[in-house]
Amino acid sequence: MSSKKKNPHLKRLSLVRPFVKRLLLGLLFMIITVGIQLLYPVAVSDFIDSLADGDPQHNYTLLAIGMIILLTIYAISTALRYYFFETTGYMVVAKIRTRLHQVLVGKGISFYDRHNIGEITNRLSSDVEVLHDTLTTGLAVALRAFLVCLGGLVLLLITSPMLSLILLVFLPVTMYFAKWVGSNIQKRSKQIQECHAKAGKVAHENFSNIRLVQAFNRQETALRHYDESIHKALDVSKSCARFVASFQGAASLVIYLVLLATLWLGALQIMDDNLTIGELTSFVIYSAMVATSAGALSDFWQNWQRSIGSTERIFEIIDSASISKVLFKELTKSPPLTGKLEFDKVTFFYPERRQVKALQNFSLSIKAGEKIALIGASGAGKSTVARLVLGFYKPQEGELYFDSRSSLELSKEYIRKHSAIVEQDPTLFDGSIFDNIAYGANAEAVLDDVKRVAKQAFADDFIEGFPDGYKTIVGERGVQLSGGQKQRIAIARALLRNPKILILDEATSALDSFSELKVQQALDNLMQGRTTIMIAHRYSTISKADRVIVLENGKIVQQGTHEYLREQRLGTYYHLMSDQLAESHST
Ligand SMILES: Nc1ncnc2c1ncn2[C@@H]1O[C@H](COP(=O)(O)OP(=O)(O)OP(=O)(O)O)[C@@H](O)[C@H]1O
Repeated sequence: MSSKKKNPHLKRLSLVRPFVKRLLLGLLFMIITVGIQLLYPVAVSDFIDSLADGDPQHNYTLLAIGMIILLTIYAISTALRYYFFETTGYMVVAKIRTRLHQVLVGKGISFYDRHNIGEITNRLSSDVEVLHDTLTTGLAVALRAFLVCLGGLVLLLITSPMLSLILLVFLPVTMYFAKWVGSNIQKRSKQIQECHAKAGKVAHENFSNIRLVQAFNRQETALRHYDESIHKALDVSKSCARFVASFQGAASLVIYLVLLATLWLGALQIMDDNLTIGELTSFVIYSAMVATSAGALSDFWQNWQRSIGSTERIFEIIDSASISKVLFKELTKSPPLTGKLEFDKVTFFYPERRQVKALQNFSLSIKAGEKIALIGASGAGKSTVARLVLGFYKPQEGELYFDSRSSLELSKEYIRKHSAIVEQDPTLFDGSIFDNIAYGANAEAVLDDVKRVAKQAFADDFIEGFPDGYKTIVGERGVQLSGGQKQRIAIARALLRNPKILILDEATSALDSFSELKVQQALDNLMQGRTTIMIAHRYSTISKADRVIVLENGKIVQQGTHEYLREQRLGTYYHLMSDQLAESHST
């Protein structure tokens, strides 16, 4: 909570806190390089003045050896400074990425209802990259510029307080101007980043739905949407570049005018014997150093402002990390759930659609091992029941009980450890069949375990039929497999989990009769001895349930055995199933 109130600049710096030791080392080498850099004009001044004076005693060899030693130290320190800052930068970025990813993976499902995946991946990539450029590399350059600027100013004052006056007037004015420019750039950059995020979102949607895009010949629409976002970003970027270009042009003019004024005043001082030629030369070198460093500082400030948007978005996610209440003991020592489940007067609406009650005063007791079929028209609330069991959402009213214990007392992880879901269109990862099945295990799975469940799921035959067997790669989302094969892999995955509560979301699309039979047999094996909630559409599945629950607008309107409901000719069940019932009578 306190982090929210923190100054955004300090908050950003807090990201480098774990790497302070490395940064201090880098800083040490930086101080050495800055020190030598500031000494350099002294040597030049000394050299010029001794030449101008025609001093025969001057030991030029010693001066040259001293300079070579110093320059060697300078070179080594520069390399080490660069190494420490640069590597720390990569480490900071890796840490932020890992943390962001960790927080995002732990986010509740409602977060993903609100956010687009393209937008989220954009945060992981480009937002973090922007932060890298300013926070580490940029900060190191700025720090160095600051030290040079500070040291240079002191040396300018020592060399000639009178000439320094010009710079002392000029610098604050420039700084103030740079601040104004910085805030202008920040506004434009926010717009640019928003356009890029939008383009990322469009690209992600096009790629993930590429089959649909091509099947409907919508490539042109897809390209147009992407081009629009990119061109908007380009327009704002160009206007930003114009603004920066004008600023840089004006700034360089002012710098050279100031230099000219310094030389002119310096010449007057030399004529009055208040300054030597060497001192004026070193003064000009220091002025150039101070001006370049001030320029680097103002560049840095512009970038820093530019990246505030990205940092805010990153912190928004990091700060919203929910602290999981998972107790290791609960997960490992607590006995498994028996599968007894109760919904007690549950009312629920989705956070994104508050006006529609997906479930209303929903009460249902399910005995351990009982098989329930949920049926109802589309949008009746069947999937919502499943999502609440898996703890994806919490009901606004009423409560869920597992083994008579309120779900509020149990962690989501514990409940999920004893539950499994077979989705309508099973999600597979782009890995091997072995990996996809083993994914269901609560602990590490070996090939024998995976083969055993694959046999029970009637999947072993077709898997062994592939040249690579269990090592066969399934492609992104399992595109290289048929619908029935994916279903059986998902069933094997669920079997490996050995859950007490099973959720089956029956596919609405029909499989061919052979695949259908295999999937049904696999499901029969999977359901044995487990509390099962089937989101069912087909007569053949519904008839396997101990009890059928009929939902309408989030309410239970009928329940009972399939035989009983079949006789209630006026009820919703009969209405929903009439086609299939007629078919079953005629066969
Ligand atoms: N993520 C969501 N955000 C907002 N509203 C949702 C969300 N998911 C479902 N809904 C709404 O909640 C209600 C119940 O939806 P649910 O998915 O439970 O229906 P369903 O019976 O499973 O339908 P189907 O058979 O078509 O899958 C519907 O009005 C639906 O529009």
